[in-house]
Amino acid sequence: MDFLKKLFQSKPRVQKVDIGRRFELYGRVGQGSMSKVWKARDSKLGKIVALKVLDIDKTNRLEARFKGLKKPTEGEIAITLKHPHIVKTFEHGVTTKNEAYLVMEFVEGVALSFLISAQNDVMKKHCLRMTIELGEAINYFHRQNWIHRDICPRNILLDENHRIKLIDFGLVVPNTPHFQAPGNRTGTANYMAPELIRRQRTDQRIDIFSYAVTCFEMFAGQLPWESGQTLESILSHLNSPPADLKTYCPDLDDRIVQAVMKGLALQTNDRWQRISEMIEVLRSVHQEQSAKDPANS
Ligand SMILES: Nc1ncnc2c1ncn2[C@@H]1O[C@H](COP(=O)(O)OP(=O)(O)OP(=O)(O)O)[C@@H](O)[C@H]1O
Repeated sequence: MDFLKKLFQSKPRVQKVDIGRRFELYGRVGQGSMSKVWKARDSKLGKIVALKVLDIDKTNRLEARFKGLKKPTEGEIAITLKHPHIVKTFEHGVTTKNEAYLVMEFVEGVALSFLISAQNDVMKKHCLRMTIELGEAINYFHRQNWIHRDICPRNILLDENHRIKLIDFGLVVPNTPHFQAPGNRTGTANYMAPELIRRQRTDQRIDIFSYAVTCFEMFAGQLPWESGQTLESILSHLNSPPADLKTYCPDLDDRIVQAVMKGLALQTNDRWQRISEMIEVLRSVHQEQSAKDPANS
């Protein structure tokens, strides 16, 4: 009887995928810290895809932090996400070498970090629209009750039409009390909210902070605080107020400046409480500007 119970309780067997047989690998497109990503032709789906194969040891170390909490895997989360500004995941599973893999739409374009350092015409012309698209992606994500925990320009791609695609769900956790409890610092140092660096309780407002740092950088080409090498140095300058966006961008609409600066509030209660409130401000300015100058949207 017990044997039968166990048999039916066990997870269904997963068909493991032989990467070499199924995919023609064209070349590595990115060196993530947790994975390898290739541009590849998928013989099963019959198209070009991005294939992400996760490092076993690093993934196990990360998942060990959440032992007993039933945290969904990156693949399980990614496959549920359906939004025009979030990269599409077609499939996830395990390779014959026991590595977790994701098959995604291939985004032909550049990372936002590249455009920020270039500060070229595309960036200047479409900056507001891009901040709104990114905000909408995060808003969707929050409505699905997740915390991303690594919003930063490295994890945002722009496709060939300069449309935002949010990638990388490796650090995502559910927005529930267990996962909000004080714990490890994860994410990208210069974009981390003070409460995360201080190992206090965290919630979706850490993504709002990281989003505001990203928006500041998109408009100004600079971070709101001096870039730090260590979390301790970042924490020490987080005790001082951020630079004023207006000083870098004197012509930027005041409502945008105020919206971004409120997202950077060091105290969670002074920050936007929901990302939808922040993007509403950006969207109304954008609508006004597009009505005046349709070419600049
Ligand atoms: N769908 C995609 N289309 C095109 N390029 C992609 C795609 N997904 C990822 N990449 C490229 O691969 C790089 C690494 O991807 P990703 O950030 O998901 O990996 P990671 O190991 O979790 O990285 P890290 O933890 O260092 O941020 C990206 O910076 C990007 O250049």
